[in-house]
Amino acid sequence: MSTDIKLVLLDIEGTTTSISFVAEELFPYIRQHLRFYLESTWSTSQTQEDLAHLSGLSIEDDAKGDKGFPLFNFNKGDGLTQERLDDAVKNVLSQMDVDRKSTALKALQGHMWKDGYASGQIKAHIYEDVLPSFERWKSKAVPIYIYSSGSIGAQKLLFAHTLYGDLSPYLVGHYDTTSGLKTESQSYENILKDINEKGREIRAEEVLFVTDNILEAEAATKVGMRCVLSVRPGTKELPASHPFLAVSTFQSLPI
Ligand SMILES: CSCCC(=O)C(=O)COP(=O)(O)O
Ligand SMILES: [Mg+2]
Repeated sequence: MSTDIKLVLLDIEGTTTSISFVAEELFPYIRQHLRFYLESTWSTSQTQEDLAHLSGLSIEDDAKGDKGFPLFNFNKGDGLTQERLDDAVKNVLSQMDVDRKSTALKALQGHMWKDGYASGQIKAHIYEDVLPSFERWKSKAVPIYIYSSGSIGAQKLLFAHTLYGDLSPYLVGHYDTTSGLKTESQSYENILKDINEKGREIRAEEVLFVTDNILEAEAATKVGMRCVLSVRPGTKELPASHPFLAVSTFQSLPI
């Protein structure tokens, strides 16, 4: 890699953190607590906001013939009824059944995980090769950013409550699907623009993006970022031939 790498952008699931932690701890936590959470927080502004975004999304997506999931009609201020609660639960679980990365779903999940982390019930998995790399990049003054489909709130909770303690101090910034879907090149342009607007002059070629998803790597490569694929237990099998360096540990990364 010719130009020096001056910034590292990291995916979470399948990269810093195991797929099994997300699939076997984070998502089951949502399924287990969803009904009670919605019922007990229904009238709060946060849940009203979440429900409005979720319902708006389903109508829009169904109109586009996207992967259908039960429509539910909700307007802010709608009181709790059994039918509305059932519809909301069905909508959320149907989205999770197909691992939709909708911003509305991820926002609700992030709000719910807060209690799980605060109570100590959830401790986030981080691969053992990640913290030494964080230390290495810190010593080289290479800033670390996160780009995950998980909401920024969920990302911050995860890194603040890991098996290695609070790793938040290593992270300079966070991006999620409010910057765009991770498989769209425009999202990486948006992220680069935001980083530069916040005073850090960075060109795409100076960014190393590490992800387990080859479609994300292809999207980031299109805007000039340098991408390495993360191969961890449970990550999708890669095509027989592809242009990327693939690593099973951060120690094999080019910085
Ligand atoms: C931030 S923890 C929740 C992870 C999540 O919901 C998700 O979809 C992770 O996707 P990623 O883009 O990090 O592979
Ligand atoms: Mg991932």
